[in-house]
Amino acid sequence: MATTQVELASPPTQAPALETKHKLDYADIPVLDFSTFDQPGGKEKLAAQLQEAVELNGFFYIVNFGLSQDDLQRQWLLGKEILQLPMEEKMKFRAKLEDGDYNGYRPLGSIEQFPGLRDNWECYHVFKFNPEYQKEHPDIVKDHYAEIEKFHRFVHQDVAYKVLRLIATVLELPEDFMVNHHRYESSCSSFLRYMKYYPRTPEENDKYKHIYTRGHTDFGSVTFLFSQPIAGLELQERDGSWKAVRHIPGSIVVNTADMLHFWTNGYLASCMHRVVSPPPEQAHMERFGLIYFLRPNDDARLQTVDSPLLRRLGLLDKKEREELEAKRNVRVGDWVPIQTKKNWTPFDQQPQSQREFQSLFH
Ligand SMILES: O=C(O)CCC(=O)C(=O)O
Ligand SMILES: [Fe+2]
Repeated sequence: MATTQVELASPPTQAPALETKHKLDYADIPVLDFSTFDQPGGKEKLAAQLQEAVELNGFFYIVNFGLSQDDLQRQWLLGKEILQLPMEEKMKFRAKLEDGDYNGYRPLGSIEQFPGLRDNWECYHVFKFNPEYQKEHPDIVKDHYAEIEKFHRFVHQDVAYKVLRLIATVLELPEDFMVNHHRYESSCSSFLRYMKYYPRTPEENDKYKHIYTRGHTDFGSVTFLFSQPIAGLELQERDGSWKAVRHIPGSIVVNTADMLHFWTNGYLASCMHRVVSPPPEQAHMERFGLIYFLRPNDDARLQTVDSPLLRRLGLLDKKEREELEAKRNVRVGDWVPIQTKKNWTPFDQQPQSQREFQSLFH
């Protein structure tokens, strides 16, 4: 059995790394307090905040979403333990990346970031706990399977469903419209990612232009990134400038992604974002990530939804809609592997701009 250096059954004692004191140029991102969700008028207020967020950059924070610091810390520690397994052990569980399948281990250096230069991150992905996604896992995952399932389901069925209900409210659609396209029990490639970036030397950082992950859009519907103290995440404002995303302890940084962009004909923004090397006092540190990527049911299609709001905004314009429908009459289940496989192509064939990321034919 894999050795567990941190006994996850006991309360975590490890102090989290401190937020950077470095003065970064931070983006303005609304904070949604989910403890108000079920209060009178709470949902409406949160929907208004979400609307403000999507009209800015499509990024917002959620706080008080119902998981304790201890729940979160255990997930961080688990991710650390999984990714510190020996490489040959992790490789036994490698995802079938060439088939566009992300379920399992995604090795360090899988992406050619610049010509001849590979990325500095690795991750372990856990798909949904439905029978069709079950596979072999390292002992450390198996030993904590019930706990991971609880976390996974909570993020999807509690946190994400709430966000989807707010999105439906903004679009003036029936409250469960979006939830029905993202049912946990249906087939879809939503997954939990435990991630680790390895620090680079100052010389390497210069060579890589300080890029840990190049600018990209996420291709699911919504991304839930558990905030962590090592800086580096940046979003691109509509004027093209890059702004840092501040760490808010205990929050989730949420961004709407390509599928919602398609469904709303661009109203729900899929914002370009990237990861750069952390500021000097954090540059030598490993940077861990805990992210839930939400994706719609495989059978969903990418056409614009008939929302009263979009109609009023002229985003259901007939000519445009017909053209889009023809282009986007593709199943999500077919689209996801195509997008996943783009990651493994040589540098000069990879999408660069937002348009290229979202192109069905790139
Ligand atoms: O690590 C981060 O802060 C962001 C990662 C990211 O954007 C992604 O994995 O899609
Ligand atoms: Fe991303």
